[in-house]
Amino acid sequence: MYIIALDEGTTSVRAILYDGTGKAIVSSSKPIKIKTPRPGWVQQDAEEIYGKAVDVLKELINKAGVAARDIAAIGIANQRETVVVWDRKTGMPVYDAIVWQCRRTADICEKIKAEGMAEEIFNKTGLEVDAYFSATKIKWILENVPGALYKALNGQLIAGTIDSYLIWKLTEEHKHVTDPTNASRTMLFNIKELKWDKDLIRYFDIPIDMLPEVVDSSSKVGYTSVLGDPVLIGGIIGDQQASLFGQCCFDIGEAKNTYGTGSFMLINTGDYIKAPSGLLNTVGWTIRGKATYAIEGSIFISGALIQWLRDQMGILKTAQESEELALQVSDNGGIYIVPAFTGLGAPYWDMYARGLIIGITRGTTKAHIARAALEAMAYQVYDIFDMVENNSGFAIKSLKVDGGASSNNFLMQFQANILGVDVIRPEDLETTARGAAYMSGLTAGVWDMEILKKLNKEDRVFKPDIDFDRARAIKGWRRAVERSKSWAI
Ligand SMILES: Nc1ncnc2c1ncn2[C@@H]1O[C@H](COP(=O)(O)OP(=O)(O)O)[C@@H](O)[C@H]1O
Ligand SMILES: O=P(O)(O)OC[C@H](O)CO
Repeated sequence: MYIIALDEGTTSVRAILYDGTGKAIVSSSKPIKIKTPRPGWVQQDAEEIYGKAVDVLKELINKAGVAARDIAAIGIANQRETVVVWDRKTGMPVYDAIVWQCRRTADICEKIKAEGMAEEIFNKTGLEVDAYFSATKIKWILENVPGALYKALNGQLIAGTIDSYLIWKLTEEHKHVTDPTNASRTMLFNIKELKWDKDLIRYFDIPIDMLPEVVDSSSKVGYTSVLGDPVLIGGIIGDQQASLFGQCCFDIGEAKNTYGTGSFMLINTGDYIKAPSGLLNTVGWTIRGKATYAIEGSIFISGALIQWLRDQMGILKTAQESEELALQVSDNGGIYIVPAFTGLGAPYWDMYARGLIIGITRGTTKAHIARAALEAMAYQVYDIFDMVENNSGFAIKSLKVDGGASSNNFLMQFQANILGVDVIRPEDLETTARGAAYMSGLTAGVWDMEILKKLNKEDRVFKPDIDFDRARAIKGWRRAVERSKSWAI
């Protein structure tokens, strides 16, 4: 029997087929277009996302030469916070999916803070008030798309994160569900009670029956017939929690960081909900009604900085070249880059910070810039690590890494030097998909938690260099961050 992971990320949708030993056998992927109609606005065509999700699923089983009846279950991992509002009868979205990166609701967030709601929201949902999360995006659609509010009040519209929308479309009976990892990113979900919070839903003026039913991350969600015979959808999990699970961070204090477009560090906190100020509490996963919680530090721009140097600045030909360039110089030459392109996320939460490159002299070369960019990706992770170490009571003994940019050896070594702990890279960097596969494999009875721990293989451990002057490096970074803050006010 096989397991399929469907990983719907911000830039692409991928499907991966795993055998019973956890080996990834075949994969298929398609890019998803990103629209930026105004500065700070980010949206996607939800129907394109669904269409391409079905395409990659079909392509996957054709490539592998397997049939739907050979698949024990499909697990879904998805970009989180991104919302769709669609017609309960026809499935037609009333507007594009508003993507997690979109800043259009920054003013709504300011109003929420001015109304003194931030503390109640943090206590109930574990989240900082920021345009990143779903609630203000749903509110924006209802208030700005002609006729949407009227239809929503009449029960014609429903809403959900990408997992909900995909499952509604994939299942014949149009199941309207989500799981607590996705719900915990909406700003409408009480993470202690594991229920939608009626007071917050009322506060945001969202009709409660628009929201999906919340089921366990590992559960028999429904069946899809898009591949022919019905296949069980056995797992739903937000992509960053999926990578925590896929890295088998099952014990308290185990942590992972994903270096993709953005960067997301999650630390397993077991039953505890106690993020230090500036970090988020989030649901890691739920299995048989029991939640495992996590502290999360969300960084908006990570590998996207390398993309920017390549595509917009022309400093790099490829992302990989950043490593060669960084190694051509013995240090950053005093250059620091703060990639606050869309403000700063954790632990600063400054919607008005903007990017900077500082310390430039006549001697600055593109090698220094490339090196400073990679270092910035690591410093941002350090900020979260430091907050957890000093303010949460949890100790992080090592960091598991994944995501496209974790293939960069310079970055990984610098990360180990800055954190002062081992950085562990697995052989398979697609841990998000792996987490979704593991979740649905548990539901289908293919694996149990003990077996899962044996399926992962390490590629390389990066050990901290004891001669590295951490204090000096971090001091420069901190000064640079201070200068980037509140720039766009
Ligand atoms: N060798 C590399 N060094 C640095 N950054 C890299 C490298 N390879 C890829 N990246 C960056 O990683 C990101 C792609 O990672 P991926 O995990 O596929 O992202 P996502 O899932 O967020 O789309 C891109 O932003 C790219 O610039
Ligand atoms: O699409 P990714 O993999 O960059 O992940 C996006 C996150 O889920 C946003 O919170």
